[in-house]
Amino acid sequence: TPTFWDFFNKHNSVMLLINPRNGHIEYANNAASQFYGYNQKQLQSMTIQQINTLTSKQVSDERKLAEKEGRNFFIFRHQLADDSIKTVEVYSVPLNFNGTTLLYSIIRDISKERGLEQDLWYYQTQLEKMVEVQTKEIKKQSKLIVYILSAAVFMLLILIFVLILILRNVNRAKEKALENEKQLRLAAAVFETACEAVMITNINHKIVKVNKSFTDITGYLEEDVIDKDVRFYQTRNQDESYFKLISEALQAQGSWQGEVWNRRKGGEEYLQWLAISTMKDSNEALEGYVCLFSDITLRKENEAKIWNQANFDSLTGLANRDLFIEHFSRGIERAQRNDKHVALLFIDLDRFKNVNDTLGHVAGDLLLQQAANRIKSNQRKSDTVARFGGDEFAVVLPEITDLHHIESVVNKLLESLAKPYDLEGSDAFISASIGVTIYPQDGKDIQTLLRNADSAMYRAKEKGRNGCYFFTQAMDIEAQRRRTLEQALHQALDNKELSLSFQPIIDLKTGEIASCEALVRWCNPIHGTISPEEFIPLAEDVGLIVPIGEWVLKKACLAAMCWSEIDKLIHTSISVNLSSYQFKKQNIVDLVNKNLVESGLPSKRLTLEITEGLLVNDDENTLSQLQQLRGLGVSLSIDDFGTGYSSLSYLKKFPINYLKIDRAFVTDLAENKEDRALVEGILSMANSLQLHVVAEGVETKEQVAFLKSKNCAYVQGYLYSKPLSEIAFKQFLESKK
Ligand SMILES: Nc1nc2c(ncn2[C@@H]2O[C@@H]3COP(=O)(O)O[C@H]4[C@@H](O)[C@H](n5cnc6c(=O)[nH]c(N)nc65)O[C@@H]4COP(=O)(O)O[C@H]3[C@H]2O)c(=O)[nH]1
Repeated sequence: TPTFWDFFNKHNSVMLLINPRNGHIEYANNAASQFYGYNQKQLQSMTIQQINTLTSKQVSDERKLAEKEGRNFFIFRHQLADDSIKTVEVYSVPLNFNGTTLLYSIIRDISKERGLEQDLWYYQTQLEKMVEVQTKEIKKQSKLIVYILSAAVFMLLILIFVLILILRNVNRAKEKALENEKQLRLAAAVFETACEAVMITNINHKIVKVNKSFTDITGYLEEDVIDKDVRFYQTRNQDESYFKLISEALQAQGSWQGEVWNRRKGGEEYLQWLAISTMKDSNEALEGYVCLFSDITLRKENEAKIWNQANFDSLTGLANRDLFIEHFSRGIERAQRNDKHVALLFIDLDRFKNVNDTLGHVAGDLLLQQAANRIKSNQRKSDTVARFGGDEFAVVLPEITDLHHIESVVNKLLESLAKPYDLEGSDAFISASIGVTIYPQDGKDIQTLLRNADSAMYRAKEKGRNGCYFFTQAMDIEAQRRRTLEQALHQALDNKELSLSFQPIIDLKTGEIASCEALVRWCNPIHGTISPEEFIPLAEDVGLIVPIGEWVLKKACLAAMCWSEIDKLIHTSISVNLSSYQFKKQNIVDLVNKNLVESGLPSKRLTLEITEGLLVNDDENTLSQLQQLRGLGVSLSIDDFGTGYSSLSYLKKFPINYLKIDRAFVTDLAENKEDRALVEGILSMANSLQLHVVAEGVETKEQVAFLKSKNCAYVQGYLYSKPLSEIAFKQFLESKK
């Protein structure tokens, strides 16, 4: 049987056995010897690396490639003994030879197959080269044509571009024209369909165009107004100055807007909201005016209605709580600035519920309306009267300087609200309770003042209704006293509680009684003796000064006549105080005349004492009354001179005979240098005006000495006599006989 070696040596495939550790060729067959050109011996002394021309890296790359391609052979380049290089496929398997592993490699020459491929590649390369050369040639020849063509294309492109530009501009112009046309159409549509009236005038204010709404609002057709001056239909506040104001605004800002009263064609006046703008041409020159207006009469009326509903009580027409609080807070701010007081009167009708329950709600509403009118009629314009709901009312009296004013308002209110109410046939009698707080003493803020006024009102109710309660205790005591005194004073005359005292006035030169002053006295069984300084202002407040003053004058004239009976030689004259209120409330000349006639007292024995306050207003009526009184033959004396507005001018103007220096200046004559200077000044001034001076309140001899040294004609005071009753004064006169 043939062995491996027979097979190995005789096979005509090239075979090698190679040691994989060092590449040594252990055995080479005959075919190998013929292929490589080395004999077997030579081959078996060589390594495969001497035959394989590939580097070890190339060998490793080929191994990886074969593995990747799934080949069972490698492609190497083997060098033969004649130095020619063959491309070979090497098929290798490891075989064990007596314990040594050798690579059994069969080598196949594939150079010829590769050679064909290379020839093909050569011709292909040659062909490409030829093509390249040809192409280059063609390119060379066509370059010129290309240049010419490019230039033509370029020119064409420019032409297209220019054409596009022209086309675009034409389109734009077309679009603009269309847009302008659209705008004009729109403007025309807006002009015609606008709800607002549009009126266009030229620079001379002549109307050049109006729209339909203009006709709708004004009633004037276009032909009625074209070429007319814009002012032709204006009224009321559109005088020249108003027109000037608008012109100035148009000049300065180019526009004006505001409310304007105009007249419709039918004559009816309406309020329009007018907006005027100037129209200018492209050179900024004035072309005319565009006036837009709408009729806002109804809107204004509605706004006013809404405002009224929001701020006023619909039943009584008085302010509601919100408006009241607004006014109140403004009043407080003003009082704060001017250091004044603000009074809050909280009024609640007593037993109003009874009226509602017995007479029904209609009667109740009627009563509330009447009560509201009464409260309102008792207030000044600056006061705010409000209804808080139900039968609750409130009044704010702002900027109060004299706190007594509050009492007088409260008393008037109580009196007025207590009068019977005529509720369409049935009479209702109710009263009111009033709580009073005063800013700032009873609270610094509205809420506190309201709360305190409310609790004061409840106190008034507790005290028996038809009354008031001042939150401040001291004021409350005073107010209550004034109120009870006022009630008592109403009865004083009828109850014969008034009387007259007489205080002599002494002639300093002779030391004799020159005259006397009649002083009213009030003695009430409950309140005792009340000073005229307290009750005269009260009588003035409630108007009782008129009957009291009449009574005093009558009594004084009769008394003076009576004394002349005692001693015809004395002929004592009498001074009677007159309140300024009497001059306002009655015809004082008639009254004096009547009393002189009725008593028979010669007018020269009557002196009327008036206060500076009467003269200060420089009222022509007062002057006339005083002149008439002088015409009757009575004398006039200014009481309390120096305490008020002492002015030379009224002394010269009014027909005065006497000045009475107030006792405040006489009292401190000894100690007070300034008082001395003042009294001296009054005396010298009176002297130069030929007025007689009476010094009041003389209590000491020192005072007399000073007054005498300064030529004071008359004195009055406790040093000589206190005011005396009629009987005591009679005796005083008799003692001086
Ligand atoms: N301390 C002091 N007092 C003296 C002295 N001598 C007189 N008197 C008081 O000074 C007051 C003088 O009256 P008057 O200045 O007219 O001031 C009067 C007058 O303005 C007013 N009055 C009094 N009677 C009437 C009246 O019939 N009608 C009016 N309208 N006012 C009157 O009331 C004021 C106060 O009157 P009266 O209380 O009677 O007070 C009187 C008198 O009692 C004195 O030496 N020392």
